[in-house]
Amino acid sequence: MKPEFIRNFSIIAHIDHGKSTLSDQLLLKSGAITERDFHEQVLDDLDVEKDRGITVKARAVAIDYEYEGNIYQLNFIDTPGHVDFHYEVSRSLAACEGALLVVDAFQGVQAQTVANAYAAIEADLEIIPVVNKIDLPVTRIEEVLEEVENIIGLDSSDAIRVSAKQGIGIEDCIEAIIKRIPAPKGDPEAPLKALVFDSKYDHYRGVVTYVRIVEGTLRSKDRIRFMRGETVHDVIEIGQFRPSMEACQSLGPGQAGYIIAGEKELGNIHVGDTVTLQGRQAEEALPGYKQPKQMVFCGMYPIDATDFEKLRYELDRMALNDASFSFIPETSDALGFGFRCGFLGMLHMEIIQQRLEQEADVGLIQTAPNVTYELKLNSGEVIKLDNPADVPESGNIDEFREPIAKVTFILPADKIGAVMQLCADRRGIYFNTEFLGTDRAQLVYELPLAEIIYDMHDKLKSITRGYGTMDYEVIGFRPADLVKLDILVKGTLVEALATIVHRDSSERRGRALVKKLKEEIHKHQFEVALQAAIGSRVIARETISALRKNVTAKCYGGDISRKRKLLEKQKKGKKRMKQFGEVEIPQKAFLSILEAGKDG
Ligand SMILES: Nc1nc2c(ncn2[C@@H]2O[C@H](COP(=O)(O)OP(=O)(O)OP(=O)(O)O)[C@@H](O)[C@H]2O)c(=O)[nH]1
Repeated sequence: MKPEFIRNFSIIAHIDHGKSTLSDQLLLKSGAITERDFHEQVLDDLDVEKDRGITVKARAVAIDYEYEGNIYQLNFIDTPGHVDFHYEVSRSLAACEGALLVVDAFQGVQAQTVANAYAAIEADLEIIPVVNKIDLPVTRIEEVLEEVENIIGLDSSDAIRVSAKQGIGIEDCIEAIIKRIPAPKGDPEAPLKALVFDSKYDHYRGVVTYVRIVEGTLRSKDRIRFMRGETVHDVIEIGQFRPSMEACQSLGPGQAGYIIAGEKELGNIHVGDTVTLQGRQAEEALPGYKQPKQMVFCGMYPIDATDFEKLRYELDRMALNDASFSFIPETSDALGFGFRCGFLGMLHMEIIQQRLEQEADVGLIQTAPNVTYELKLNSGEVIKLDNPADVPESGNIDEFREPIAKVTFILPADKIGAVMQLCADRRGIYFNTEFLGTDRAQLVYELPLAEIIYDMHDKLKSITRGYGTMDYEVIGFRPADLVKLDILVKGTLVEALATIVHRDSSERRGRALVKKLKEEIHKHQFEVALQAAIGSRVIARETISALRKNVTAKCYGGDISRKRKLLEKQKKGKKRMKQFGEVEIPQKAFLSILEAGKDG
């Protein structure tokens, strides 16, 4: 296909403003899907996406559309809206020439609208503002257009007005894509350069690599070379997503599609790698992508130790499909052999965990998440710290540094005071306030990442009755008076329950944590002391009193089936537990740190 008839674009928006619905409408209008498929949100096909109604992975779909007597191929990439997935967004943008910026006709410009629009401006894309949900009973279309001009600085005079739900304005939208977004450049005769922007594992066909052709032409019988991976393969099939996989004979500059080349090894394909022809190699690889930085870490351990290898296989599979997730093996006294896993943020972590449980059938114990820290030791060496259990003796630490985020809130003006108080309580440093029209404002703060990742979003939503939104970006590390808070269960240190806290809130957090643990750990046949300590100093204590627990005692007489049922029930209850010395610690106890953090 000639590049002049190809358009590559992305759809970007704040969460829930209607990207996925609009994408599905585009598929429907081009005849790629039926009315019935439309109602089932075709593009959000991961189980977690359907469960949560949000987009996690970016998609790349090709549709054909006839316009003024020519067939155009529109390749579009549906992107996730949540802050944790910025990485996916910027990757998608790098494969496009334009973007539809979707804004809800009532909610208007929100924190992620701004963040995503800036990412598109940075990538030098042609941006088409689209006001969606014009069918709503109450809309603020004119104000929303002003917001697009004033906050983002885009000309909104030729913004498109649509209702993705009711199919209004979709043709205008497609016309704008064809007329306003530039065609891709690239020479079809040049040596092949194709950018790997995603990959996934298919049980039957091995690794499926998603590429965008930048230069040259890829044909279905070619012998290809991955420039960074330095592997060579014979192509088995190439094709496009329409939206399901459909084979084709060739892909030229600007086109996005997939390659199946018999690669079975999970770790051999790298997102950001360049594919070229073995017989006619490109001189230089494409620049690729910046490595994403994992900011949140937690331990994942199989409940059944024999599942360790199975868990490693499943984590490998996740990492292949998601370059922003990483893991390394670790061991813990309490939990045995497991993995330390790194994520972009809390939602990212929850989603990986949910996918593991749904797709992998491995029972997991997960430790409470923590952010990554930097330590300057007395020796002058600076180390990264992903696990609170690894904090060295306090005498060896010269400086303890934590990650700091620049946080942008967009909220109703009358809630500024309450949100400022929330930030002050969390060691925030005020930056500035800007009023947007008469009743909304943008507030910027610098906050320690550890203070925002757990529940800042929930708190903001409750203070602003759902109208406030936030976005953040990690800007660096800063020294802080941090200490390691240890937990002792029946006199023994449980490293997997250790956490890093600010000294000023350590006593309050310690008290809240042992109280929470007392609720989560059931009674044993002996007394269990729970202590929180900083170094050798115990700062809080709770005791779980002893109980002689005999669940069958009530079943006098010969009702053997009831007795068996009770024992079965008790056994089930044990499933998500780990034996630590004589004490059983349930999964929920490991997450108490989160709950205690929220209260504190
Ligand atoms: N009334 C109305 N509702 C709409 C319209 N477009 C989307 N919605 C609804 O808005 C909600 C969010 O739509 P999605 O398409 O899932 O939003 P999204 O931006 O893809 O959200 P994420 O994938 O989570 O980032 C859904 O309940 C849609 O039915 C519209 O034009 N009018």
